This record gives sequence, structure tokens and C-alpha cells, in this order.
Amino acid sequence: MPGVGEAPPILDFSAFYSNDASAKQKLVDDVRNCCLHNGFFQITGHKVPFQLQQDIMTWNKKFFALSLEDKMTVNKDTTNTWNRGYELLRSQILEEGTLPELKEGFYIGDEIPPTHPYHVQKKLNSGPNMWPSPTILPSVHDFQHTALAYYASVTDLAKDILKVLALTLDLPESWFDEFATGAVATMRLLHYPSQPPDSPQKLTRGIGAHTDFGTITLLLQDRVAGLQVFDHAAEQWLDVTPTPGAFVVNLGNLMMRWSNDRYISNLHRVINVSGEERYSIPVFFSGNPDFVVECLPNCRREGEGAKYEPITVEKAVLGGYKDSYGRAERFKREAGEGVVGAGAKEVAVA
Ligand SMILES: O=C(O)CCC(=O)C(=O)O
Ligand SMILES: [Fe+2]
Repeated sequence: MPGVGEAPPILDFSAFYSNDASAKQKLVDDVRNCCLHNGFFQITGHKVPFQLQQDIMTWNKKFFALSLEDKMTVNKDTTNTWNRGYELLRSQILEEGTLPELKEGFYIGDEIPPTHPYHVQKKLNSGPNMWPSPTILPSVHDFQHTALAYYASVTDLAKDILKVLALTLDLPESWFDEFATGAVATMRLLHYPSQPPDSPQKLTRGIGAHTDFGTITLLLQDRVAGLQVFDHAAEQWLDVTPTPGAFVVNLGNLMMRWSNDRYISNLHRVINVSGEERYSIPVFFSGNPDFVVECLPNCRREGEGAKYEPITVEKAVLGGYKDSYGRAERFKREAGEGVVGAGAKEVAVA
């Protein structure tokens, strides 16, 4: 169990792929402890190639180095309704009362053609990606290839983590397989400029304190720190220092609900006061949008009932979307800045 005031531990996930039953059991026990404690852990020893992690991070930097005008050609608010493409700096406020967040993003998901039933039926975040044109980005092919290979590799890892989560609940390893088939997941490339020295410390955020809405999130950090996790026992924010090759894994609100609040979806935030640009890539794994989530076995104490009604993944995730963009828009209107971008939506993917 991570002690009070200790950052999420780094667990060696290779035990999951090994034949060493006691090492595997230790991994399961460690993951369970983290899920009960604050819903955060880190993993090394996974199968996502280090080179692929580096390549996608390089693309993250190259994409945000494009001019604003070029990035706006794939603006997510004007080009589509399924949450793909570029998100402007200061579009979101996840923490009420703070300033619009100092981050810009680029949303990528499974390459879903317009004829796919998910797109036709307007399922959660489902449709074609929004890639910059080759005139803007001559090597866009390599960007697509790298991003989709990374997406596939990380969503495979998410499915393996779900197998471990099943074992933590004394369920068969395959318990989440049906839920994970036809799963929707979204990744976002994120760029956090360094906070200007004159910006008010207490109100400035790269991303405000929030919990994620999906099932699990797998986050890759570049070398610049800034992510913090709230430790309720110690009542303090803990730094999650970047470790090369490691993923930060956290449970989202859907997993907390599914486990009858036994497992924790925890508050986290980013504040970048490093003086350097920060880059990160979260992948939010939601699950099959039509799958019905109802209280998992082994998650009720003696005599305790299910706290929540059964709900589809899609409904749970959409219901969790906060009005953070609306909040940022309102803030800007009230500050007399006018609305940036056309019609930002009242939804957030976090
Ligand atoms: O950039 C990070 O380190 C965290 C991002 C995050 O929490 C989110 O996008 O939900
Ligand atoms: Fe998050």
C-alpha cells in the first residue's frame, strides 16, 4: 500500500506476462492496494515499445509547433461533432474559479470511417480523425502512422490492465473482455506552455483539479514535471515525477461507479511552473459504448446494496462530461474577450 504522502508507486507490469505466479500475484496485490488508496499507479515493463513512445512525443511537439492558423484548419469545434482535432489554448476550465487552462490539445481516436455503424449511429466520440493536410504538414502520413500504431498499442495495454483489475477483484482474467470489445478510447496530445511569471499562482492551471470520466486512463509524460495527484489522507498534492518509459495509470469515474465506490477515481491537476514547455499524452479508455455497467461482484460490503443504477458506458461517460468549455466561454464573455472559435461545446473529454 502506498504510504500517506507517497507518490503513485512504479510497478513492474512484466510480471503479468511472466510464468512466475508469485510475481504476478504481487502485481495484482499492489494494483489492488493502489485502486483502494487513490486510484493511481505507474507501470514499466509493459509491451508498448519505448521507440513508439518517443516517436509519438516527437510528433506531439511537431504538431504544436505549427502556426495557430495551420492548427485551426483542424479545429475540433468547427470541423466535426465527434471530438477530434485541435483544441485551442484556454478552452477549458475543469476547476471552478480558476482561469482558462494553459494547455492546447489534439484529439485522436480510432480511425472510424463515415460508413461505420458507430459513426452512423453517432456513438460516443466516433468518426474519422482530423489530420492536417499534406500542404500544411508534408509528413502527415508518418504522423498518422505513428499515432495510430501508438493508439493500438496503448489500447492493447489497457485491455491487459483490465485483466489485472479483474484479478484484483477475484474475478476471472477475462471478466472485462466483452466490455473491452468494440471499445471507444480517445487520446489527446497535450502541450502546456510554461506559466508566465506574472500569472496569479493560485488561479493558474495547466489543467485544473478534476477526475477522469472514463474507465482507465494511461498517461505518457515527457520529461517536464507538473502532474500532481491529491492525497486525501495527507491532504496534500503529490508530484508525479516523469519516469522515462513509464505510464501513469488512473481509474476514472466509470470504474469507481462500477465498483460501487470501492475503487477510487482521484483528483489530479497540472501546474507547469518549470519555465519549460510541457508535453503529455493521456489515452482515455471508455469501453464499448453499449455495454451496460452494473455493480461488479465482490464490491459490496455485507448488507450493502448497489449504490447506482445500471447504465451504458456511453451514457455514463457523456453524463460525466463537465461544462468546462462552457465555463471557459462564459469566463471570456464576462471578461469582454468575446468567444474564441465558433461555438465551443459544453462538453469536456478528460
Ligand atoms: O497532462 C497530464 O499530465 C494530465 C492530463 C489529464 O489529467 C487529463 O487530460 O485528463
Ligand atoms: Fe485527467
